[in-house]
Amino acid sequence: MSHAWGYGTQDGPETWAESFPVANGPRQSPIDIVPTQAQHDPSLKHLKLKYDPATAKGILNNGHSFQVDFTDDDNSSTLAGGPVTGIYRLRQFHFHWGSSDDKGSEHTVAGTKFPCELHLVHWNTKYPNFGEAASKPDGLAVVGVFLKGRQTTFSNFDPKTLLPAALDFWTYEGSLTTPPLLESVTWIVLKDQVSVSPAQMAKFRSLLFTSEGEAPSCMVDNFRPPQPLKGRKVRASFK
Ligand SMILES: Cc1ccc(O)c(S)c1
Ligand SMILES: [Zn+2]
Repeated sequence: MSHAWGYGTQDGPETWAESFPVANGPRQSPIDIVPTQAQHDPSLKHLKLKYDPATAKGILNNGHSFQVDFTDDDNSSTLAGGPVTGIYRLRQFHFHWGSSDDKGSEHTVAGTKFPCELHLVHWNTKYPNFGEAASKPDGLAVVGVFLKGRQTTFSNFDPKTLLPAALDFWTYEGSLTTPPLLESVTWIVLKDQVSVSPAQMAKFRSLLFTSEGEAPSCMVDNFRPPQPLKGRKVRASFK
């Protein structure tokens, strides 16, 4: 059974259930976040993010997005607090974006789409490694950040430079948004957006899905549409 998947008409999100039946599971991501239906949970702790730029290992185009990988053999770059228990280590960050600024994010907010969404992927250190954690219901925590159009600069690969000043968030139990769509993610979607410049969006859209020697296909619209909530509650860390 081919596990080749993509975002085209022949291999896109509507076909993923053929190879990955969990695509129709009870805790799939992304979702449409409806702020008026998200309940403030005062028991949610502040998000504690500690990132050491020295753990940035490299950047690669993986054929579905581009991602920056981090060394994760110690607790130099971690997430704690918020909705999670224990310490989660930063593994990688990547983005999902559209072919134009009217779409691109995976999560939406009361139907509003953003041009781009950053995912900072962390794994639970109660498990020995990322691969083990990715198959456990509390194995991963992904911080989602919406990017909106405006002039800005990226400094070095310190992920904190990609975050908004306020870390107010919505949280819910979900999944990877790409195959294998594992239902192992505690989602932490920040309410405030960060800016991205048109030049940066153009750079994203100049990346290719295809390898050298293949007919070039621009890497755009690499987002999965919102999935059914199926009774899940979305909690807010703010009033
Ligand atoms: C681990 C992982 C890989 C790809 C993704 O889009 C997400 S959201 C998480
Ligand atoms: Zn993602």
